[in-house]
Amino acid sequence: MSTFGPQVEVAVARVRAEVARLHAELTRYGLVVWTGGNISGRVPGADLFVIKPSGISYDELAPENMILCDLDGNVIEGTPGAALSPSSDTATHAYVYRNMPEVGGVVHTHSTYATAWAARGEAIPCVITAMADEFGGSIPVGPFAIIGDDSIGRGIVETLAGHRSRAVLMQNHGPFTVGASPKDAVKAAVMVEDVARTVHLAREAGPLVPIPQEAIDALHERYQNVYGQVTEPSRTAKRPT
Ligand SMILES: O=C(CO)[C@@H](O)[C@@H](O)COP(=O)(O)O
Repeated sequence: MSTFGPQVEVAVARVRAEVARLHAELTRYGLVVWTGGNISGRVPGADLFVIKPSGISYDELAPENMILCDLDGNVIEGTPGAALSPSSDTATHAYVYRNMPEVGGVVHTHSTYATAWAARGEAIPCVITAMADEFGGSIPVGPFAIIGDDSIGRGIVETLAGHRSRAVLMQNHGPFTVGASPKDAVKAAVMVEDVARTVHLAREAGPLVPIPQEAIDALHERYQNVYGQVTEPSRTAKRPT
């Protein structure tokens, strides 16, 4: 039996449903093969997050087999899904939530083009307006780190500190994205793959043309503060830059 109050229980149920549902977006946008990616979501109002179980087919993911963890990555025993092993990236997601309080969602994939940049250890330069809009500049590379402990999380947090980008390419591994909500982090995962592909193809065909810094700043400011609807969570919960 769980020991949370009714408000937290409602919030946990919402996040379970959202995180389970959002995994379908990873397959919809072709960001994963087999089970090579994961999404988590912070539970508002509690030191908890929800993450998927390890190695389970996306078709089988459901609110009741999502796994509830504390911010140290410990599974909350006695809750639905607790009998399953959590995602192998649980320690990474937990580290991000502990150290980036503004983050409400984390996504990891091995999407092809973004991972190809990661395999070269090369940042994606900001040469298209969509990158300026969404990421406010280049997409940085984080250090090579082995899965299983805090190393990847530390690399993500240190690389994103003082950076506008909500995506980091962990060297030799793949992209991790953060957002104000799980959906916001999924959007960044979709966008990072799109821009990784476009910039790769552009460079194959000829030299890249940089965008002046003032234009990048103006594009980012507009997209983050004017584009879309005012109710977007990414508008109301900004990352400090
Ligand atoms: O990157 C890796 C393994 O290298 C993992 O993120 C990926 O295989 C997904 O693992 P999980 O099914 O979430 O445990």
